[in-house]
This record gives sequence, C-alpha cells and structure tokens, in this order.
Amino acid sequence: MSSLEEPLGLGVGDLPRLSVSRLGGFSSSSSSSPRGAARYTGASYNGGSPQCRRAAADASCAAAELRDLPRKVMWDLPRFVKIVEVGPRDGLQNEKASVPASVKIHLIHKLVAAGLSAIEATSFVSPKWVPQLADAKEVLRGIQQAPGVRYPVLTPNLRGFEAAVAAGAREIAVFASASESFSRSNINCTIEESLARYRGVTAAAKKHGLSIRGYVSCVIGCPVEGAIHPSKVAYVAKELYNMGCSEISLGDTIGVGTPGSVAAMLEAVMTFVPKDKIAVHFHDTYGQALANILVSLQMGINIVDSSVSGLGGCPYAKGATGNVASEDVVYMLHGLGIDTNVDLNKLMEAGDYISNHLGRPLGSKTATALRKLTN
Ligand SMILES: CC(C)(COP(=O)([O-])OP(=O)([O-])OC[C@H]1O[C@@H](n2cnc3c(N)ncnc32)[C@H](O)[C@@H]1OP(=O)([O-])[O-])[C@@H](O)C(=O)NCCC(=O)NCCSC(=O)C[C@@](C)(O)CC(=O)[O-]
Repeated sequence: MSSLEEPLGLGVGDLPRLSVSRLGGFSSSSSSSPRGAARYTGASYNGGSPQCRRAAADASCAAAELRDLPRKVMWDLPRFVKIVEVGPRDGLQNEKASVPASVKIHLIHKLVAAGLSAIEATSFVSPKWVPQLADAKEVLRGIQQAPGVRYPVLTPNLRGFEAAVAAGAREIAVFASASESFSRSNINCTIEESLARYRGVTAAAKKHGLSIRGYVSCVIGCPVEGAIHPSKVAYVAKELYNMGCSEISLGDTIGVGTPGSVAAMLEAVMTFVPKDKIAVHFHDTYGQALANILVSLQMGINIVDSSVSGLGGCPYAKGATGNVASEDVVYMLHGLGIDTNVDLNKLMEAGDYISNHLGRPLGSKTATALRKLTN
C-alpha cells in the first residue's frame, strides 16, 4: 500500500479520478445544472447508449458511462496522450548552478522508470551559449537507452548534429522561431537562415535514419516583438514539416498564451501540419498552461511537452518561467480519464530527486499537495 493511500483511503492513482465522481453527481441533477451541463446532456451526452440505458441497474455499465463522461463533456478528448518530458534539457538549461552529468543521467533513468517514453535528454549546442549543457556527450553516452524510449537531443547546426550522432543519438530536434528577434537572440541568425541550416541538418539526419523533431518557439508572443501572428507560426511549422520533421512542437516560450490565442494559433498551423504530428509546449508564466493544454486536446492534439517539477525557462527569453509541470499534466489527464502510461507516484519521486538536488521546493502543485498529505 502506498503511503499516499492513508489520508483519504485512496490509492494515488485514484486521486485524480475524484473529479470523475464529482462530475457524476453533477450529471444526475440536470435541472439544477449550469448552462454547460444542459449543453452536454442535450447535444453530445444523450444519457448513455441504448444498451446502457436498458441495463440501468448494471453497476459496471454505469461505471463505464461515468469513466467516459469527461470525454463527452469536453468533446472528443483523446483516449491517450503522449507526454514528451523536456525537464533534463529545457528544464536544466537555465539553471544557475551547473548540475553534474551523473545527476542528469539518474534523473533520466527515473523518468523512464515512471513510464515516460519520450525524454529530451540534452542539447548539442555551443557551450558558450548554454554552458549548463556542455556535458551533452557525457549525458547521452551515460544513459542506458531503454527499448521503446525516445531520447531526442537539440542540434542547432551540422556540427551539433555530428556530435550528437557520435554520442549515440537516434533522434534529433531542430529549433526555429516564429519571431525574428528571438531567432537572432537564441541562435544568432534570421528565421530564413535557420531554416536553410536545418534543411542541411534534416537531410543528414534522414541519411542516418534518425527521427527528427521540429520546434517552433514564440508561437504566441516574443519578449521583444510582442504578439506573434498565427500565420508566422504556421509558415515556420510548415517549413519544418516539409523538411521531414515527424513531430512539430509549438512552444509558447514566454508563457503568455491563453486558450483563445492558442486556439487561433493551432487552427493556423493545422492548415499545413496534420494534428497528430503537432505537440504543444507551454511555459506557465501566467498560469495558463493547463487551460491551454485542455483547449489543445479539444482541438485534437495528443502530444504534450512538460517538465518534471516545472523546471525550466529559456536563457534567451527574459522573464519566462518553467514549463508546465509534468505531474500537474498527468494529474489532469488521468482525472479526465485519459491514459498516459505514466505512474504519477514514480514521476513525483523523480521530481523529489531533482528538486532536492537543486535545493528548491517542488515546482508542481500536484506533487506539493500530495506530499502534504503524507509528510
Ligand atoms: C546556434 C549557435 C551555435 C550559433 O552560434 P554563433 O556564435 O552564431 O556561431 P559560431 O559558429 O560562431 O559558433 C560560436 C562558437 O560555438 C561553437 N559552436 C558552434 N556550434 C556548436 C555546436 N553545435 N556545439 C558546440 N560548439 C559549437 C563554435 O565553434 C564557436 O566556438 P569558438 O570558435 O568561438 O571557440 C548558438 O547560437 C547556439 O548554440 N545557440 C543555442 C541556444 C540554445 O540552446 N537556446 C535554448 C534552446 S531553444 C529553446 O529553449 C526554445 C524551446 C526549443 O525550448 C521551445 C520553447 O520553449 O518555446
């Protein structure tokens, strides 16, 4: 029995599902329901399938209906969401103190043990630009790569690509920006120059049979230029997709997006990139990340980037806070009845490990709340 089971008499895996039973109560009193409830009972939730209505007394059928309820309320949520854990790279690239390679490797192993199947391990960038990841080769070589797990690494140019391949990379990521100013401050070139450079990198990756992830940063706003028009994001996403990136991650680098601006941006990108190839990557600067993820799921996205214990921030995006915490994302997804294959308890252990090492409080609200129940 997990120690988390004691306070509420529930297993940690059951805790998010509390929200489902609350929704069940909500659905049983439709006359007093708020307007949203009338909408789902009338339009999309029709009181259950004929089989289930006939077997109203059948408790297991009722339980299945309840499990499916969040998906019906929220319109077509996916059944499974793949989480791309970016803590070891995006999370640690901005740390003031350098984190030893052995700690990074141990963190990655813990994240794999928690069930994550895609973990961004490090970056083969210039150590002058990001000294915190100067140990990229040591980290990638030190990981015991588990079967079925992806370990993408960032490569800004052919030099980084060659170093990554030599260290055993099987997946690389190229990173462009939708903002001209951010492109210059992050990778010291224009957007077009970066795309030309990445055409060379992606061609080389294809020759080696490597998978390629593409990032677009500043998809909502830029620290210098302010709001970024969705058409600019769509253009860069289209170029990356056309050069062979199998997944395009859309980064709200400074965390200014809201569900409204995110929906407009996604709609523009979806004109050129199939929705099952799009990942969303939110920083939580304004506390909007979970709401932004939810609207993305409603629009058909099923890949979400997040960072254990909310580590993160970009050294070239002043004021940007950490990525949305993986624990909070998993808690929300499980509460919606969406599978992730991630064990929340083990994920929190990885969060404890890195937070203890950094000497800072947990950056996940879920982990903070659940730890309070047991400590
Ligand atoms: C792109 C460059 C290299 C251009 O840097 P540069 O200064 O324009 O180019 P350079 O060719 O003159 O190189 C500068 C120095 O770095 C060396 N160098 C050059 N390339 C490499 C390499 N691959 N590996 C190791 N060393 C390298 C090169 O040899 C030289 O060393 P020197 O001759 O002066 O001794 C540089 O600007 C850079 O490394 N930038 C990376 C910045 C970065 O990693 N930022 C954070 C990641 S992006 C992000 O956080 C957003 C994202 C993806 O998370 C999404 C989101 O949150 O929204």
